[in-house]
Amino acid sequence: MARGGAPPASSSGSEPLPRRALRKLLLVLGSLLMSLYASYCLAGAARVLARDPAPILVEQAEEVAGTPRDPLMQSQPGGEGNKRLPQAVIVGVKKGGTRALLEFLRVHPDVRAAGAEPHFFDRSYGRGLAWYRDLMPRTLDGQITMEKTPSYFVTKEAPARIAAMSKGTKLIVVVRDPVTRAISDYTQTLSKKPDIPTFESLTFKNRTTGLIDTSWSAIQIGIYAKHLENWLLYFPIGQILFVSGERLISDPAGELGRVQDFLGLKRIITDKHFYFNKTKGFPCLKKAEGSSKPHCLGKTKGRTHPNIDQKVVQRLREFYRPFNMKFYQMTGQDFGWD
Ligand SMILES: Nc1ncnc2c1ncn2[C@@H]1O[C@H](COP(=O)(O)OS(=O)(=O)O)[C@@H](OP(=O)(O)O)[C@H]1O
Repeated sequence: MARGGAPPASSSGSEPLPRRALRKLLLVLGSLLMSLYASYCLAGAARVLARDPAPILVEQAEEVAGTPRDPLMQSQPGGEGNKRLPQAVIVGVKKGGTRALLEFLRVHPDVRAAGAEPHFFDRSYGRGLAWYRDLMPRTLDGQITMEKTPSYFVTKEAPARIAAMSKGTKLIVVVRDPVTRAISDYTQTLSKKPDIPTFESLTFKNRTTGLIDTSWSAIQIGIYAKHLENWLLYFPIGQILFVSGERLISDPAGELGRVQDFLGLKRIITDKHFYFNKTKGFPCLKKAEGSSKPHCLGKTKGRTHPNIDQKVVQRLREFYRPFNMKFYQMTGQDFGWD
């Protein structure tokens, strides 16, 4: 009898035929299960690799983001449109009014934005551009993909990394009086940690001499001219739009007009889209994106600030003045903070 064929009833002497046949059957079933399990594991590994690919080297990134043949630009199965890397990013500043700007911009039919802050260029760069792109909403041709992460503005590596993704990325910075911004920043921290020292004591290295503690992030972030210098090493000034956080509140439609022009969008968002909500004390949308209901920003936007010693406020104004002047000069805009 050939190998592998059914053995004669007496070939092993003692074992009866049904038991041996059963053993063979179990062996065959066992190896079948093993190979099924192995292929399942291999497929799993492939899925993990596809979800979390190796980080893309900075040198490769520009090529990756800009080439149409690039897999990052290819369409995604299931769903309308494609996920694309953002063509415009709101890079700052923290507490400047970045959420208000993004919420207002989303009303535009040609703007689609990531909801949460991706923090890719500061915290998650190692995950690679494919990971970043996956956080983006799908867009149709002609629509702009956007995101906002205010901490990018003060992240040393962010300008080079964004330029490596695409040198053509449009950047938007919402700026606000650095003194009010610092108090707003402090108010946010206080809401999470009520036991922190007073704003006044954190402001100074030495209160008697009036020496400001520039290492405190609430103070540091407001030195806009210094941070901007870092961006200008990688982007021309014309590729950065500076939005006034104050005017975003007093005249949202006016600021949105400038933003739409900068992004090359038709001016669709106008004063008809806003109303002033007296209870909130801020402009709100008559209709939010994808809804017919009025929409104000949440409770964490527009908090009541604690009263700060006016002498400390004055000292901070003096401290920021030269930096503000430099910033006006660099941007060609007077924000009227002095
Ligand atoms: N329309 C509207 N509604 C509510 N709040 C508005 C609006 N426009 C601008 N602002 C101001 O936005 C400030 C918060 O800024 P950000 O969204 O950039 O903050 S964050 O960095 O994302 O935490 C927030 O700061 P605080 O007032 O200190 O809370 C607001 O002053």
